[in-house]
Amino acid sequence: MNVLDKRSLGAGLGAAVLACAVLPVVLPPYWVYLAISAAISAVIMQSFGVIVGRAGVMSLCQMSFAAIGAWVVLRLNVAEAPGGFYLWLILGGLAAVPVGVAIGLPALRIRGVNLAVVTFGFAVSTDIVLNVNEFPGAKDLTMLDRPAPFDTDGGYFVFCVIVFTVLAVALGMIGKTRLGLSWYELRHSERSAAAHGISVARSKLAAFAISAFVAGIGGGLLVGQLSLVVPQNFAMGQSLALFAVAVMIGPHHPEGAVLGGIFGAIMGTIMEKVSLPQDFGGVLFGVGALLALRSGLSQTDLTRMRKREAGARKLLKAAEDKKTAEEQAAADGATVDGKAADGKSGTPAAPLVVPAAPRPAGDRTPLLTVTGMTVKFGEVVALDAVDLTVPEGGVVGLIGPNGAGKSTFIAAVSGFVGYQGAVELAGRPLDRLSPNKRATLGLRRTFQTTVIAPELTQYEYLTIGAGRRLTRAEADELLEFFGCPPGQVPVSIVDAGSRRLLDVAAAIAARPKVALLDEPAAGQSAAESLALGARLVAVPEAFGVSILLVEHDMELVQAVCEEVTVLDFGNVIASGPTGEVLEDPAVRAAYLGAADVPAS
Ligand SMILES: Nc1ncnc2c1ncn2[C@@H]1O[C@H](COP(=O)(O)OP(=O)(O)OP(=O)(O)O)[C@@H](O)[C@H]1O
Repeated sequence: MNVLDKRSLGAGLGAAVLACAVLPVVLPPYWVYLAISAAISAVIMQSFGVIVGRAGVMSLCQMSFAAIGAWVVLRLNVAEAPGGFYLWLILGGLAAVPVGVAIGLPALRIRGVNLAVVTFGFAVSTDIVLNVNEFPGAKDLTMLDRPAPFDTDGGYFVFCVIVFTVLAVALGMIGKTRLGLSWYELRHSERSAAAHGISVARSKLAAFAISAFVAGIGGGLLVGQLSLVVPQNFAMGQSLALFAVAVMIGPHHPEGAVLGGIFGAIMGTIMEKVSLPQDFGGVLFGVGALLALRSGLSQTDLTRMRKREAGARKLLKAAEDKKTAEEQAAADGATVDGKAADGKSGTPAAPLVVPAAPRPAGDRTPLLTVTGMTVKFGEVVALDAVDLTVPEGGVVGLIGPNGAGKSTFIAAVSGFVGYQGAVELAGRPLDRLSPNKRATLGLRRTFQTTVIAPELTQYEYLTIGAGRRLTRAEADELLEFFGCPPGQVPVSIVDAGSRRLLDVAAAIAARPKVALLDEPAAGQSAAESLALGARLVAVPEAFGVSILLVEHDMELVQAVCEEVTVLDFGNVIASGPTGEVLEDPAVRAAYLGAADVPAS
C-alpha cells in the first residue's frame, strides 16, 4: 500500500469516527433518521461502484439485489433463525450472489445499452414479483428488532457507518488486486484485458457477484432501519435514480459513495424545502449522469485524477530535464544516423544509441510456428495460407503495405479472429484456445491502437500486464528499459508514443515466450524509434522473450529483425534474412518502392 493510500485510509477512518461521534449527538431525530438512510444508500452506492464505476457495466438492477438481501433477513427473522441480525445480514448478501452471477451471464455476450435493457428487465420482474408476494412478516407485522448496542437510531447509524467502512476497505483492497485493476481495463477495452490473459467472463461475473453481495447487505441494513420493508423501497425507479447518481459521482471511490448516499437520501427533503416536486431531483441526477457519460469519467474520478496528475507532473518534469541533459551529452559526443532527437514532451530519456546489427538466424528451435494460416472476411481473403516461424530468442519482422494482412495475422495468432490453419507455441497447439488462455500460455500481443485505462498509474498497468504483483524494482527496471515515464505517473498524462512503449513493457512484463508487437514505433520520433530498436534487439536476452514485429518503419525493421516475412494481399511474397528480402526486386516492386528501402 503506498503513502497516498495510507493517508486516504487514515482520513476516511477519521471522518467515519467523527461522524459516529458527532452526528447522532448534534442532529435532531429526523436528521439522524435521514443520516441512517444516507449511510445505507452509501452502502448500496458501493455496489454500483463495483459494477458501474469500476467495471463500466450498465447495471440497472442493483435495488433488486438489495431486495433479495432484505427478503432473506426478514425470512430468517420470521423463522427466528439462530445467529441473529449480524449473521442474517451476511446471509442476505450471500443470497444475492448467485442471482448476481445469473444476471451477469448475459453480460458475457452483450454490453452497453443492450445489457442495460436486460438488467432493467430483471428490475421490472423483481418489482412484479415483490408486489405480488409480500415480504416475510408483512402480513402479521413481524418486525425486526435491532440488536443492542445498535438498537437506537443513533446506535444504528454507527452500525451502518461501520458496515460501510468495512466494505469500503475490503473493496479498496480488492481494487488493488489484479482482479480489481482488470475491471478498469474491462471498462475501456475488453480485448486489451483478454490480451493480458484476463478472463473477461470471470472478471465480469466476479464484478456482478461482489456488487450483488454489497447491494444485498444494503437491503438487509434497510430492514434494520425500517423493521419491515415494502416493495416500494426497492422499486425499479430507485435503481434508475441511484444508477444516475452513481454515473455522475463515481461511487467506486468511498467519498463518491458517501456523497451519492447523501444525495440519494436527502434530495427528496431538499426538493420539498425548495417547493419543487420530488421527482425533480431525479431529473437533476439524470442530467449530471449524461454529462458524466459524455466525458467518460465521474466527478470523483476527475477530482482524484487532477490531484494525481498535479503530483505526477513534477516527476515528468524531472524526467524531461534528465532527458534533455542526456540528449545534450549525446549531441556533444555523437549524432544518430545524422538525426537529432526531437525532445518530444512527456517522453523521458530515450538513450541515443545506434541500433544493434541484425544477428544471423542460425539454427534455433522454432518457438511459434504458424502454418497455412487463412482468414476470410466474407469475400475478402485477408490471409491466404501464410506460414511463419518465430525462433527461440529471435526478433523477426512481418511487413507489407497497408491492408496486406499484418494486423489480421496477429489477431488470428492471438485468438481474436477465427482462422484455418495451425498455430503452435513451443510445440503446443493453440487453435482451440481463447485469447486469454493463449496469453497465459505465453503468447502476448500489443494493438495498433493502444487503449489503456487513464485511471491507472503505469505501475498498475504493468501489474495487469505481468499477471502478478511486480516488485517496485522490477517495474522500475522495465519502465527504464523501455524509456517510459516514472511508474507513479498516471496514464492520463502520458503521451501517445509513451503509451505504446508502456504497452510493450506490459506485454514483456509477463515474460511470455513470444510477444507480437503491432507497430510499436508508431508515434515515435526517428531517434526514439531507433532507441526502441536497440531495446527490442536486447529483449530476448534480457527477458527471455522472442518477438514478432509488425512495422512500417523500414529502418527499424532492418536494424532489429534478423528475418522478415513480406505480405501482400494476404500472401507471403518473400521470407528470409532481412537484408536479402529487402533487396528482393519482387518486394521492392510490390511493396516498398526502391526509394523507400535504405541501402544496406
Ligand atoms: N474485421 C474486418 N472485417 C472485414 N475486413 C477486414 C477486417 N479486418 C481487416 N479486414 C480486411 O483485411 C485486410 C487486411 O487488413 P489488416 O488490417 O490486417 O492489414 P494490415 O496489413 O495490418 O494494414 P495496416 O498496415 O494498414 O495496418 C484488409 O483488406 C482489410 O480491409
